[in-house]
Amino acid sequence: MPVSASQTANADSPATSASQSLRDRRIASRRPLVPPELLREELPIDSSAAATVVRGRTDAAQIVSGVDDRLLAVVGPCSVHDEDAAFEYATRLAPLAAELADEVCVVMRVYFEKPRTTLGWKGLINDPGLDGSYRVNEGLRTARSLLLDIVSLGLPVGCEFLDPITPQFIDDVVSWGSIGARTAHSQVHRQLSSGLSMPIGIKNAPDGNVQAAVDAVRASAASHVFTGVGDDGLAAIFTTSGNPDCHVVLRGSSAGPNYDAATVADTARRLTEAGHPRGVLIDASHGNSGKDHRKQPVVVGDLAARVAAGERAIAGVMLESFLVEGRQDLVFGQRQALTRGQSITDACVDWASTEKLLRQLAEAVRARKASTTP
Ligand SMILES: O=C[C@H](O)[C@H](O)COP(=O)(O)O
Ligand SMILES: C=C(OP(=O)(O)O)C(=O)O
Repeated sequence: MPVSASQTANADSPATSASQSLRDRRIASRRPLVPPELLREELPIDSSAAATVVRGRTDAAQIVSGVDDRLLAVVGPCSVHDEDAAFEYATRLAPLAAELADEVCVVMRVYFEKPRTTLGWKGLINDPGLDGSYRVNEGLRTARSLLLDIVSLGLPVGCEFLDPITPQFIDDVVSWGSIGARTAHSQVHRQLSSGLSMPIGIKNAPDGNVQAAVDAVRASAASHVFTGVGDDGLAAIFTTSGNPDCHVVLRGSSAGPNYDAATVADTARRLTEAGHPRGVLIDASHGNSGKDHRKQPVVVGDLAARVAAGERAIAGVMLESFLVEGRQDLVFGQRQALTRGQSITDACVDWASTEKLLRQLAEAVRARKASTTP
């Protein structure tokens, strides 16, 4: 009897069993992922929170393009590992952000995904239990819920996007995004930025290569076609229209800082020549402080003096800041031993310093405005 094409593809066919024995040789397990649409339905964004998201996006885009002469400040913990402590931080930051709003647009850094140099805890979405239990659906739910709570305070939030599927679960709540140093060269992340709905800050590469970030801004501004996961959780082919609001974040490198006036001006020139917004953000942490949180105030002090003196290409600052200064090591499975409000990834300045540094930046903007007001 003749055999139809569908019959030849059945599970018992020699071709299928050959394929099965060749595939998934290194997949240890597979679990279902909640569809993005379902999570958004379970944890919806209301109209007042949506207005905060839009305000943050518009402000960030206008500051980076120079239409708005304030500074953008992306401020918060290196990573969120305890949502209650992160929310307490947000309750302190929100009134300060409102008070300084004429000079500084404050966006809270709420990072759930950590790119690791080698190995380590990869963030709250990947492992919300901090114990290697990898309850990813719970991580996504906790992340979305925290973002909604923070935005409901009237405070816009910023996240790093690392996994290309994760944005589907949270991007409607995010006003500013980042592509990190380790992924600035990555085509996958440039494609992702081209379709994201908010301004994206792209870091210079870990070795200090700024052109990698400038190239990423250029690639992200273009349209791309690529595969991803849709609202229903099914794979799909996406065509993006390109993101005109991407910009460079200078974060220093293993060779030292790169927030000096010459590097900022050179980066702004490269961006302008390529037809992109010229505003540059400076990350006061990472390579610019040698990961020593006590040096972040030195970076901010230098930037504030330059802003006050009229330097225009500095569009904003990133601070790694939490309730308690410094950092601590996480021992997997022993979260109860952690000091509340202290980072388990990179070291942060504490709340008192954060408040001082934001006021210093606001003062610098007031001086810059005064010197340019006719
Ligand atoms: O911002 C956080 C860290 O610098 C980044 O995730 C790399 O961390 P690691 O070098 O400790 O892995
Ligand atoms: C990982 C980060 O920074 P970078 O990509 O600059 O190392 C970060 O800002 O959390």
